[in-house]
Amino acid sequence: MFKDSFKYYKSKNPPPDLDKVLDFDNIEKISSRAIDAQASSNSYGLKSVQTWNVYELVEHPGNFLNYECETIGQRYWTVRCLQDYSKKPNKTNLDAFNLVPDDKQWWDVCQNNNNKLLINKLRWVTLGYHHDWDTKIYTEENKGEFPKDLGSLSKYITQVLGFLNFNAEAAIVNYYHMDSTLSGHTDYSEQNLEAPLVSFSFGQTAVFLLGGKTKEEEPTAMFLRSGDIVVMSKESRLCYHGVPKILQIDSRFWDCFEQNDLVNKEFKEIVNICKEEALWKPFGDYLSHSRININVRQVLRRGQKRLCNESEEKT
Ligand SMILES: O=C(O)CCC(=O)C(=O)O
Ligand SMILES: [Fe+2]
Repeated sequence: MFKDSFKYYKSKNPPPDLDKVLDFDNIEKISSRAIDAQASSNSYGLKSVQTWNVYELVEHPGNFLNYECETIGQRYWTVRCLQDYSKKPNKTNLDAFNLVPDDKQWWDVCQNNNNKLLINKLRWVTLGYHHDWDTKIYTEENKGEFPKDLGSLSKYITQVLGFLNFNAEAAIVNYYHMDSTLSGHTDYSEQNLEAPLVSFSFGQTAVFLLGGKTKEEEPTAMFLRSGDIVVMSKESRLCYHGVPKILQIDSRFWDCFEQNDLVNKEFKEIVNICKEEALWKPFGDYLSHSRININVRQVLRRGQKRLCNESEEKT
C-alpha cells in the first residue's frame, strides 16, 4: 500500500532503513536506455548528452522512468526559482496570507529583513497556466508567461529522450524544508496526458516514492538528488507518487559551478551571481536547509489553442 510506505519513510521514530531505497549509483536493478547522443548542443547548464546517465525502471512493471543526473547549472536554476520565479504576478501559496507588501517581492523582503520565518513559508509557485490545488483544475484566468529558459530546457531534454513536440505550458515549483512532505497523488489535470512530466531537483535529497495506478500497489522508493531529472511518461505518467522525506546532504552538488558558455547569454546577471561566492551565499544558505523541485507540464493537446471545459470538449 502506498500509504504504508509513505508512513514508513516519513517516520522520525523509528527512522526508516534507507538501505532499501533505490540508489541510481547502483545500476544493477535498472537498465540503461538508449538516447539520441547526436542531439545538438544545449544551453542552461546541462552536461553534454554523451555523458548523461538515463535509466528506466524494469523492476516496476509498466512504469517508465528516465533518470539523468549532473546538471552543472544547478546554481542558475536555484537563483531563478528563488529570486525570479517567485515574483508577482506569479501565483504562490503566500498570496493568501498578505505577508509580502504589494509593492515588494518575497525574496527581496527575506533578504532585507533576514526574515527566517517568511523564507520558510514559500511552498509553491505556479508558472504558465495556474494549477488550482483545491479544484485540481488549470485556469486560463491566472495564466502567466511561461519562462523561456525553462521551456527550452524541458523541450531539449524531452526531445533527446524521444518525445517530440513537447510544449512546456505550466510548472509548479515546490519548495521543501527538512520537515516538508508531499503526499501521494497523481497528476491528471492536464488535458494532454500523453505528454511527459519533467521534474528537476535541487538542494537537499528527497526520498521519492513511485507507485502504480492505484494506491494499493507497493511503491518503489528512490533517492532524488540535486541535479537529478525525472521524466514521467507513458505508463508512469498517471502513477501515484509522493515525497515522504527530505534528507540532509552536503553542498558538493551545487558547489561545483563551472563557467559554462552555453548558459543563456540573456541571463548574464544570474551567471554572475552563480560565480561570485558572496552573491551566491544567500542562495546556498537556502539550499542548505531546503529542496527545490520544478515540475514542468504540457497542458494542451497538440493543435489546441486554449483550455476548454468538459462541455466544450464534447461538441
Ligand atoms: O517534489 C517532487 O519530486 C515531486 C513533486 C510533484 O509530484 C508535483 O509537483 O506534482
Ligand atoms: Fe506530482
